[in-house]
Amino acid sequence: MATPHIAAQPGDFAPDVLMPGDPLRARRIAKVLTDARLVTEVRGIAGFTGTWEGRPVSVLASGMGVPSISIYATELFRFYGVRRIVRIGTCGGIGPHLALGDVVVATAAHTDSAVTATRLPGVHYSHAPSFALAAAAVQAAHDEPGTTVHAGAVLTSDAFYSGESDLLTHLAARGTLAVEMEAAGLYATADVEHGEALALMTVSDLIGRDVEMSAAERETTFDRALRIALAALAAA
Ligand SMILES: O=P(O)(O)O[C@H]1O[C@H](CO)[C@@H](O)[C@H]1O
Ligand SMILES: O=c1cc[nH]c(=O)[nH]1
Repeated sequence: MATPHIAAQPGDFAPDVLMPGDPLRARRIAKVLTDARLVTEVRGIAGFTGTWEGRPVSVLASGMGVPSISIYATELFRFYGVRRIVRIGTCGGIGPHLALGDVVVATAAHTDSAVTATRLPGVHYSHAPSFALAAAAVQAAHDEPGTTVHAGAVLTSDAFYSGESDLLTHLAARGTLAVEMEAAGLYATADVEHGEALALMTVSDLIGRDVEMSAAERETTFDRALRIALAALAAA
């Protein structure tokens, strides 16, 4: 069995999938899992299945942007029996109280992406995660020493380089925490496919404040986000 973007056999994926944006991070996660085996490698997007503390878990990268994560999430939910996907990514902080390395649990995702709007004309769709996964992730983040966690809305943008715009200022004034590029697509796909999803991001830069993480800081904080995601999947 194969789909256009995944070449795995039925049963190759666990019901729970971790989804970083970056394929290299997927390989890094696979090294943390026990007995991880390669199950797909189409377009260099390697997927692995192993166990963590005795529970089966898979990992597959999403690539960047709503169209890309929508493709992988749809194929996993629809054809491979996947039930829950947790995105582990990075985001740019826009809320004034956010700091580098903080963890953002996206309890809502505004978006400028046309993907949902074109499917449901006239509706301003609410992109929301699984409540159980979001609550479990907030708890797991509280249990991680030295971690500041924020639960709230993010902007899922189609544009990484958004140019001159007051949009982020207006969103921050309305409590939006951060900007990234996939959460709304994942949440909309989970709704269509009757799955569960969560986007959990680490703040890697502070937009407008010209501050960003070093490579070493990214790795340390990424490991922490991975522990939080795995603990949330085990608890929810
Ligand atoms: O760190 P990841 O998961 O790739 O996420 C963020 O980084 C990419 C942009 O550099 C976008 O995909 C954005 O959502
Ligand atoms: O989409 C993203 C991700 C991380 N940082 C940003 O500024 N934007």
